[in-house]
Amino acid sequence: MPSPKIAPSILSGDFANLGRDCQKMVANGPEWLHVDVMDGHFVPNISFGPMVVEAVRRSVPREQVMLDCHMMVSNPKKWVEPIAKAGGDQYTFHFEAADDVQGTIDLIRKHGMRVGLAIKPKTDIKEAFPYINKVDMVLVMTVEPGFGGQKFMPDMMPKVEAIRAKSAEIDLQVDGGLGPENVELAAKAGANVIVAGTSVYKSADPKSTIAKLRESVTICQCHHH
Ligand SMILES: O=C(CO)[C@H](O)[C@H](O)COP(=O)(O)O
Ligand SMILES: [Fe+2]
Repeated sequence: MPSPKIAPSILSGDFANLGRDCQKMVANGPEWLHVDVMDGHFVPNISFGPMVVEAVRRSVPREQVMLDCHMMVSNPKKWVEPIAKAGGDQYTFHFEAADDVQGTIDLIRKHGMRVGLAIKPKTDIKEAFPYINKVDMVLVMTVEPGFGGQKFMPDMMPKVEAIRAKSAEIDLQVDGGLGPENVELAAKAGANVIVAGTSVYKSADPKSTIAKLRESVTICQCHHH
């Protein structure tokens, strides 16, 4: 099983003080920072683009934390080079947005980033099967992408199980509405990478919430064996 990774989503952070906010979050010990890029076209919202990702990178160096870029964009190939130059470590694109999935994977690799493949709630998980051995991570969305603070969809868990059944090694991420109250459902289904926006950022003690999320994944992984 791949190691547990907790990825706070900076979408829930303080955009007016993003650098300091990211440094503060990194001090809480997450493995990754989750960076939600939205283009106002693939999803009905605009967050920020490569210039802001570059600013975030300057605030938290690569040695401190990995930038996990969730690209909710219509033309995923177009932003590979800008995000690589901005300092992204992983580039997760949406299956629904890609007309050339393999070509997009190859382009991301060529730019030295890890590859993630994201699947929206209404997309059949079977679409991801041919690429499981070609990507580093599959992201099973547990909300409709576009906004933080939505309700976790437990009916996505069979999709997580289906991916985990095909690979014990792959990083398997869930994103949307996750917190201490439902992380076990996701971890039992086989998820090891937990994105958490609202639950971590609105917590009175983000550090302990991150630790709690990680602990739940670790315990569920032990029960599997
Ligand atoms: O991709 C996303 C939305 O499209 C966000 O990463 C996600 O919603 C995280 O926020 P929260 O934990 O508040 O749901
Ligand atoms: Fe996300």
